[in-house]
Amino acid sequence: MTARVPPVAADRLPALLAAMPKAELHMHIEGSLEPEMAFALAARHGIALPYADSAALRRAYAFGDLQSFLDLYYQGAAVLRTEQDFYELARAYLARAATENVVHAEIFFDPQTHTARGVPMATVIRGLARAGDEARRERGISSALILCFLRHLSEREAFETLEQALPFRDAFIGVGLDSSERGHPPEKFARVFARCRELDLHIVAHAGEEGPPAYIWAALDVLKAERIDHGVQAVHDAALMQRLARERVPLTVCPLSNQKLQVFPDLARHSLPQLLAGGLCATVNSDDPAYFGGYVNANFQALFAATGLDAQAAWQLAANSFEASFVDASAKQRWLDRLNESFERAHDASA
Ligand SMILES: Nc1ncnc2[nH]cnc12
Ligand SMILES: [Zn+2]
Repeated sequence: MTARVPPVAADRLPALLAAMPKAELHMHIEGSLEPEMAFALAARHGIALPYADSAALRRAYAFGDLQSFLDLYYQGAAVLRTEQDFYELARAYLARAATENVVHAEIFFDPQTHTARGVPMATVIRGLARAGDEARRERGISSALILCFLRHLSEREAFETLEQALPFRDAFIGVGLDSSERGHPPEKFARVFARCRELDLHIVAHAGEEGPPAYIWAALDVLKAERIDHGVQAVHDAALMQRLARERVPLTVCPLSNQKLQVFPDLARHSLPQLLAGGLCATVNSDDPAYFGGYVNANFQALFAATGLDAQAAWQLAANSFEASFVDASAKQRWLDRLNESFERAHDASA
């Protein structure tokens, strides 16, 4: 869907990016663990962190690639132990998202990171789900959970994780695939995703973050992914770009993540403008906001400042986020109406 948006003065664009309603479809709840909360939870559980304080931990967030980030991310997640911890983590994210005019969030969680440490699946899911229910009631933000399998582990372990999660089938809407991409192609998980489809779970997968376009093809053809997480390497394959555009397969793009993990030499060279120009359903998301220097609005602001994208692109990205979400058509239309109202207001303020 496209629409001509009313003209908005360039100096109004940052305020518009912040104020416009949007959906966030690619964020890992463990990646919203701020250093201050990591220290608070470590103190709660008598865990010693190998950093003097939260500022020292934050200084360690300098990454050369995806793996160097994942090593710290899994280490950080070790402070999450109780249902209350997971609840507080998700509550903090949803409170922040609501202030950034996120109307709907589809939230990844990595249960294997926790079950491997002896934390029961029930503890993880109940804590996260409680925060989602509360935020819907108290802040009017809707959310849903997507369970991710860690691709550096085996398919057998993914099956075991699925089994453990099935008693909570109503608490999550889909499954995804994340962690170390190179050397772990989607084909490795063909059978477990086939089983997930039989269970009517939505299917998404990280592909083409660092890995080649072939991983995006395999995510579509083998896993039957409905959305591709990242997908920024698609620009290297013209046939793939045409398919993604024709089929309106959404890409959940994370600009600050790509910058921090050195997927692009700098944001000005990010492929998102090319994806939009190619007619793809690209969206903007934060991935792991505590690690990558910003929540969703910071991603919009940095991307637009670096690339010169305009108000028309802002509208398209927000509309795409609604189109790409796993909600019913009436909610999408309601949010689209609100989006159009926010553009009318920005236009009036420009005059
Ligand atoms: N950007 C990312 N890529 C793959 N796995 C992740 N897990 C958390 N963030 C991730
Ligand atoms: Zn991700």
